[in-house]
Amino acid sequence: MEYSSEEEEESLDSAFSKFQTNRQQPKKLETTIDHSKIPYENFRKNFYVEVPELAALTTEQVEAMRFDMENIKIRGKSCPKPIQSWVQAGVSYKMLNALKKANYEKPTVIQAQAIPAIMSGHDLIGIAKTGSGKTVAFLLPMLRQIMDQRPLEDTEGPIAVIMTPTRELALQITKECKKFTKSLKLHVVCVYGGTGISEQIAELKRGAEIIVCTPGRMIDMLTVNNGRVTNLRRCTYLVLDEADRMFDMGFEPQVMHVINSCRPDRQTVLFSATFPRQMEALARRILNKPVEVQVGGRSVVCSDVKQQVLILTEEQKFLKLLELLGQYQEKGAVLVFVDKQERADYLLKELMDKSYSCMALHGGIDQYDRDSIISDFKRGVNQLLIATSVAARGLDVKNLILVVNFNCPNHYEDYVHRCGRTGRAGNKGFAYTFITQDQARYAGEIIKALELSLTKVPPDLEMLWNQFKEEQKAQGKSVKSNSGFTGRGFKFDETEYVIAKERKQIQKAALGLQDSDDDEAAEDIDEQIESMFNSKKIVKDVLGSISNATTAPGAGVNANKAKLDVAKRLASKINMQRNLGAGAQSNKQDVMQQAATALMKGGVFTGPKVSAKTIAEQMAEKINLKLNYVPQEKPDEEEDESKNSLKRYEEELEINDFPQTCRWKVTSKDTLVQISEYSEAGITIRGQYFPKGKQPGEEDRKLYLAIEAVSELAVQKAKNEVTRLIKEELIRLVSTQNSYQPVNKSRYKVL
Ligand SMILES: Nc1ncnc2c1ncn2[C@@H]1O[C@H](COP(=O)(O)OP(=O)(O)OP(=O)(O)O)[C@@H](O)[C@H]1O
Repeated sequence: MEYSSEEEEESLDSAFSKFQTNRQQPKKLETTIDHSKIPYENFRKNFYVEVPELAALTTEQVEAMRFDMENIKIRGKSCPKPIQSWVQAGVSYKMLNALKKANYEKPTVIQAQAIPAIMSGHDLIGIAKTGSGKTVAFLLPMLRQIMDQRPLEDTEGPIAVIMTPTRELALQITKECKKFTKSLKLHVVCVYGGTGISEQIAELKRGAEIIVCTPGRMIDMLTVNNGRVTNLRRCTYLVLDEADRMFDMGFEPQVMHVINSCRPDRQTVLFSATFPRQMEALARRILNKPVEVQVGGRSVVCSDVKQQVLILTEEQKFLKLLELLGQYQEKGAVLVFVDKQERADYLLKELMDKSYSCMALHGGIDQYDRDSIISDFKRGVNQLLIATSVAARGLDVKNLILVVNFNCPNHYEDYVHRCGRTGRAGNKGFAYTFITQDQARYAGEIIKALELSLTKVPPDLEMLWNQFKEEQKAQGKSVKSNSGFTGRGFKFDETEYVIAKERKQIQKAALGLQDSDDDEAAEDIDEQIESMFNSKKIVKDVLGSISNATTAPGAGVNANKAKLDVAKRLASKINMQRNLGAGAQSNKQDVMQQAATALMKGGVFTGPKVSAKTIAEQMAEKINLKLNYVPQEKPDEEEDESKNSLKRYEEELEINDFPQTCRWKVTSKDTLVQISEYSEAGITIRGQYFPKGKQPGEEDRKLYLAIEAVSELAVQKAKNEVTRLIKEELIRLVSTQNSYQPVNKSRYKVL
């Protein structure tokens, strides 16, 4: 990922010391554009006209249809019904021809639901498994919108911007886009780092309706030559592809800069195969009342990928790889993932020694070579590729039959995306993951991935994970359920780790902790913020009693929510098994409620007395087992208690001692309204500000935020958002006084 201008590349060391010594001469990345002063032209977002055959469908029929279509889930208001054919999308004759030429007979599931939703003007969050055709889902509505607008004039920038985390993905999307733009006489330019900037500038100057870009180079393009190369004043359609990856590792400032350069009433769509819930709040700040379309599980390995996990010693791994190559190489392309650049080069040599023709791909390879390696791999010139996770996202190779995780991925999402390089567009694929005894800490994430994709967990893997948990427990350390590590920050490879670490140093500086010897204490910015909050938790029984909160925030609520989701899925499945028609809504509701109640109470669902009963029981048991869900002892008592009490959860967060802009940020009216809407918690500003050195009297309190809600989860959601905003502001404070993304040219290069 290239987040820095070629011209501005500098070493982290020098950037960091510049920050420490040069705070008085800030180098500003201009982030605020006063959109109210720009006379934007009106534009149209809503093009969708529902065809009569769809209009005639009842709500029940649509529900059944969505269920049939890999159980599409919708959040948000007035989402149109899924379409069944391209014609129903109302695309032009030229587009139909292009779709036919690409052999896209009918819309895939995500396309069927996302296209009408976007075409009716909604902002959208689209979550669907790897290889499910998300690219076309955002391209088609984009082209419709562009074609509706007047042509570009000389100095005008693009009408649509597609932002992606990696250069490879940007190139791939550009290629997909060109399948359609040719006949429409539109121009698309791919703007990405690592290659000469001048050709891209020249292309942009010739005019392009569409820019596909990585964030860093896009910022360069917006700032170079005092903004004369391009601008986003005409941009009405913005796509964030693999959005979660872009927001990770603190790259939000770059992405946000591009986003904030677009007009506020643009249409924004955001797609990924994985979208952790923690990112939701951030997404909702960028999108305007989005509809969320989720196909299948939220972040799961595609069911067309057969997953295998093998516990091996380091020595056994290479032999196993050779065995797998013997088995699969003849059937198609093979992608082997490793953790480090050196390991990729080493394995390349070893395999070549064994007469395998193969290539290596990683961040240390020159961009020009990387492009040709990928192109050869896609065209089948080379059928075996050894890569770091640079190739984990988006890479679409038609006949890729096997993925081998030679080194176990260290992050859940990385595992899902790596496996997703195979089993694409309805084809079957295989993914093998090698894990060593020393990597037991990663087993939890892999188990979670297997479970969520309903794949049997090998007993030895389960054992490895249990042993690890026991060991940690014996050492007094806690291990999060199914997770051996924090989940903060993906790692493409070692170099990214170094960058993430150095970034942390900058974050420490933001908190004024750079001189601290106590590295442990300063390790985690979130912990620092948490300690500054000096948080107080209160649980009020609205009927009277007040007690201090003792439970972990959100724990019970999360568990119940998960159970409810399982119950919902279970109930829908049962209904389908029973083949209920449109008139059976009440009956369906019944099953839903029974399943939900049974699961929430901890019992086994004993559903309708038809054959579905057995199916339901078996599924509920299976899911309980997979969720490791132990039925509770006294469900009835608990229910009684909940009837008699109404709890209110409160948490107070002291914000007095954060820098002024942080305080402003989390106390602004707009922010508070947004957090409240998103979290469903009430937030009030209390106390008063005391400057450094002044202490409040006995009756006074330092400035704090009081969060109140009827659930712990709501309080926690609001608190997370406050923390995130403060953190973002602290980092911004430093980065606006620095180069925004220092990269050390001589030591390493990030993708
Ligand atoms: N309607 C369609 N019919 C048949 N094939 C399609 C259709 N739409 C897209 N494809 C093909 O499906 C493959 C996967 O599409 P795409 O790369 O858009 O998936 P994706 O969901 O973005 O995957 P990832 O999450 O891994 O990036 C591509 O080869 C694409 O050409």
